[in-house]
Amino acid sequence: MDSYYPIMLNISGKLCKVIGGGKVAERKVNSLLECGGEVEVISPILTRELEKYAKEGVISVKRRKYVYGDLEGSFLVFAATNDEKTNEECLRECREKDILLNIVDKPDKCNFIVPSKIQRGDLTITISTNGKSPALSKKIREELEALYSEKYIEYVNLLGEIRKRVKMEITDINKRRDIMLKIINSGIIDKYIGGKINDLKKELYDFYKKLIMD
Ligand SMILES: C[C@@]1(CC(=O)O)c2cc3[nH]c(cc4nc(cc5[nH]c(cc(n2)[C@H]1CCC(=O)O)[C@@](C)(CC(=O)O)[C@@H]5CCC(=O)O)C(CC(=O)O)=C4CCC(=O)O)c(CCC(=O)O)c3CC(=O)O
Ligand SMILES: NC(=O)C1=CN([C@@H]2O[C@H](COP(=O)(O)OP(=O)(O)OC[C@H]3O[C@@H](n4cnc5c(N)ncnc54)[C@H](O)[C@@H]3O)[C@@H](O)[C@H]2O)C=CC1
Repeated sequence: MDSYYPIMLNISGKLCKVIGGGKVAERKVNSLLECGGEVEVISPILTRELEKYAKEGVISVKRRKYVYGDLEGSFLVFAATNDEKTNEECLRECREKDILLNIVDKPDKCNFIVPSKIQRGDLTITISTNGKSPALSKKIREELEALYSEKYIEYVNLLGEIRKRVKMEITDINKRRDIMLKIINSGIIDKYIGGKINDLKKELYDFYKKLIMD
């Protein structure tokens, strides 16, 4: 099979349906809520956490088995039941209606799969093995989580600010690229993480000012 094409999807306010209410469905629901999806779960039984979401009105629920037609109007769907036949029926409906579908037990039939994810503010790091080993994706996520700490939230915000300024102040695109690379390779973030400097913003801006004076 060809490799999956990785993209970042905007699901904010979009109707996302999850068929099944078990542990795997719960994980997928959480990932949808984190990104602002409007979630509906269709399942006779729900996990405790999904029950809580339903009670709080965080998700809507149809407390019954899937029937053809349930997926109408969905932006994307997770078929996350433990019943192969139901998951196959979801596949048929999604194919007919051109809806994005992930089937949790049939990677080769999905038109998208979910990677492991690290979120640090605007920094997103995702890992996938094309479905070969989700456990490896998880292990690599845990390793990278230690490397890219919460401090990257502030760092990426500051880089965004500085980049805006560079775009305004420097007209030559090659010079702009050179400046951004020098900032990123300056070692400032490592010093900040190592506790050798306290004011990340000041260090980055001072470094930038020095660069444009040279
Ligand atoms: C294809 C894919 C479809 C999809 O779900 O999108 C898929 C499929 C399957 N996973 C299975 C099992 C496990 N999945 C996990 C965990 C995760 N699975 C996730 C994604 C994906 N899983 C997609 C490919 C991702 C990639 O490309 O690497 C993660 C990354 C994201 C998420 O789910 O949100 C999340 C980790 C999140 C994190 O913590 O970072 C664990 C580990 C654990 O539970 O501790 C196990 C048990 C150990 C193992 O089997 O590896 C089985 C059953 C196999 C069987 O029957 O034995 C199938 C079905 C099959 O393969 O047939
Ligand atoms: N993609 C992934 O990351 C993983 C996938 N899996 C696969 O995912 C499947 C589900 O795993 P779990 O969540 O642990 O199962 P589970 O047994 O905890 O939950 C199954 C859920 O499906 C619901 N369900 C069953 N028939 C239904 C129907 N006709 N309509 C609507 N809902 C229905 C049940 O009410 C229950 O809530 C497993 O069969 C396994 O093959 C397992 C681990 C990880």
